[in-house]
Amino acid sequence: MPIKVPDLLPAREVLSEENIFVMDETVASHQDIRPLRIAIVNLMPTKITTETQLLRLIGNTALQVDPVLLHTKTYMSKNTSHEHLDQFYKTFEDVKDEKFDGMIITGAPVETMDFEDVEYWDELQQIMAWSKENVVSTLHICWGAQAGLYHHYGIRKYTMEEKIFGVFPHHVSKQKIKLLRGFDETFYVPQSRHTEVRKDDIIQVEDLEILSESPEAGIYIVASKDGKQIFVTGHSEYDPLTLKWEYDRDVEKGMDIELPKNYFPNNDPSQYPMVTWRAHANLLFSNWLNYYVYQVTPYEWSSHKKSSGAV
Ligand SMILES: CC(=O)SCCNC(=O)CCNC(=O)[C@H](O)C(C)(C)COP(=O)(O)OP(=O)(O)OC[C@H]1O[C@@H](n2cnc3c(N)ncnc32)[C@H](O)[C@@H]1OP(=O)(O)O
Ligand SMILES: N[C@@H](CCO)C(=O)O
Repeated sequence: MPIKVPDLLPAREVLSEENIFVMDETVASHQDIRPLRIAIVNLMPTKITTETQLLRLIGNTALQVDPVLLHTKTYMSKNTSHEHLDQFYKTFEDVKDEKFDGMIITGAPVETMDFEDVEYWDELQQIMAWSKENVVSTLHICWGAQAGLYHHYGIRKYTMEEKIFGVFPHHVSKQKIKLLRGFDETFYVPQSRHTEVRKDDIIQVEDLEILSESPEAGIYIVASKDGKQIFVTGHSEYDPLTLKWEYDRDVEKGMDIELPKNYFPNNDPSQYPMVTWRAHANLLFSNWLNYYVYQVTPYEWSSHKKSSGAV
């Protein structure tokens, strides 16, 4: 949350220079509070695991959040029960006349397919086009990020020779960005994918900024300059045991899979994994919710957008 300081206090300028969010009294006195409506487009087969992971992170802020879970209408998940979907999920069709403060589009295990071969691709494209007018900021995760970069900017994904699998050191590539406020210079993120987006393609697009990268895992966070679209290639939301679960699954299938890097103490899969990414996962989601959603969303959708007051 921002600190509210008198407009003329000297600390205001110093903290603002440090990228600390300082709100002046004038803006603070006009700020209203209401629950944030966040749509979660859950494309994962393991929907219950993913919704729990995401809710854990968006629940860890001072803001009240009203999540709306969405699944696709044009593709019915085989691994999540119909009862669960009927009870807790809606489809885009149900909500397309509504406005949302934020939206999260998850990953999906379809990264080795062409986008156009994914059964719900047309529906997802409709959702992404609609989000530009009806959502304040959308956070795209893993395949969701590749899909968003492709749909909005024509950026393609490339298959890698080896799966990027493990927990990798990442760094902040651009200073004084609200999304990365409070981040350490080096921080850790789980990555688990067979494909990548490339820096050479992203830097061609004037509207995009690369916010974070990893020497080993490549591009991590890209954002549109207006903050309406955030693309995150890693899985900061993963639980301590998610990579172990993926590893065990693939070993059981007889696949030739390497141990996840920087994960098991002494690379010993019988030991409990080292969790080195949780703090930054929480910070990423709370920064997004605060600076890209709450501070910029209108109190009433019919009114003009209020200024963030962020400095
Ligand atoms: C790159 C990223 O975004 S990483 C995020 C993805 N990671 C994960 O999903 C990890 C968890 N998932 C898994 O481990 C596996 O998908 C499992 C174990 C749940 C199921 O695997 P399999 O038994 O091989 O299932 P199968 O090959 O039939 O389909 C797997 C999923 O791929 C997706 N999929 C496959 N083909 C298509 C298609 N043509 N169109 C759309 N989705 C498809 C679906 O999501 C499907 O699961 P769902 O029907 O429950 O939604
Ligand atoms: N994280 C995924 C990658 C596949 O898209 C998995 O290992 O299931």
